[in-house]
Amino acid sequence: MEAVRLREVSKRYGRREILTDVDLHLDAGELVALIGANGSGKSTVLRLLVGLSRPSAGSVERAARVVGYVPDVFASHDRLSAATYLMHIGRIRGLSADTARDRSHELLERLALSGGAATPMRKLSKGNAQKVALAQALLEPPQLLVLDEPWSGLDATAHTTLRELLTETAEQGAAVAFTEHSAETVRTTATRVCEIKHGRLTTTSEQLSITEVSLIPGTDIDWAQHPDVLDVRRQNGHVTLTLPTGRHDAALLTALNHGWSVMTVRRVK
Ligand SMILES: Nc1ncnc2c1ncn2[C@@H]1O[C@H](COP(=O)(O)OP(=O)(O)OP(=O)(O)O)[C@@H](O)[C@H]1O
Repeated sequence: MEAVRLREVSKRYGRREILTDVDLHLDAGELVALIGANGSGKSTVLRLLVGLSRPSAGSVERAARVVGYVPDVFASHDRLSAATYLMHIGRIRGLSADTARDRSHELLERLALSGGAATPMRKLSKGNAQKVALAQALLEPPQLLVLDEPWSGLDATAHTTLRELLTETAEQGAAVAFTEHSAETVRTTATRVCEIKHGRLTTTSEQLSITEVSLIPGTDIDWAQHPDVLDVRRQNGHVTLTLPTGRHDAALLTALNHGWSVMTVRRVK
């Protein structure tokens, strides 16, 4: 399913054209990295995707109903605590008070917000404020998730957690787009990389994300007949399956139902 499409979009600020004839579509399940030099127009593309900015020419077609957005600067001058702020955002998004509370709690726990969910947000460090910014975008599972340099300010543990959260969100059917300057983070997270240069956007790489699952066999399964399995290797009594990321759950379930044990699940490219 296509979540959003920019069609021949140009963007001008005054007489300066920042983007020229940009075509970009984001499909459910994709993790698209937007790369480019400072000032090349990455944030501008993200704002166009979520509808915070309008094109000077061309059109934006957005099918996604629930949109999560993490801006490059999250102004947290608030006296509200993270917990209260997220509760309000959840209620505005139409969640019940219980769901908003549970979901905020779960996300802040997972991102390991330190300083306390009850601390006024203006007292949070940059990294902790960024965790609140991420939590608000994920409160209601989005169909389109757009993040502007979301790793900035995060410590190593939260860095990994964020990558997992984005991958899970895409696996649950969202289209995810983000900007990021670290080539390593882009390489390990994105399924497609688009570069903006001189106002034009090009796809520089498209990579199928692959998961390898190592198993100890139980009763017989003909993995070659399994619709999602791309490759089967047998070594030292173990079986390693190669599957598209996001499609390994069904294979794991089949394995467990046949008395197999899971040794490792590893995302590779
Ligand atoms: N509201 C605005 N009014 C005028 N110029 C703007 C506005 N917003 C952005 N620009 C200009 O548009 C260009 C692209 O900005 P944008 O923030 O999209 O770049 P970026 O690629 O995200 O940069 P960075 O990597 O530094 O975050 C810049 O030259 C910027 O100064």
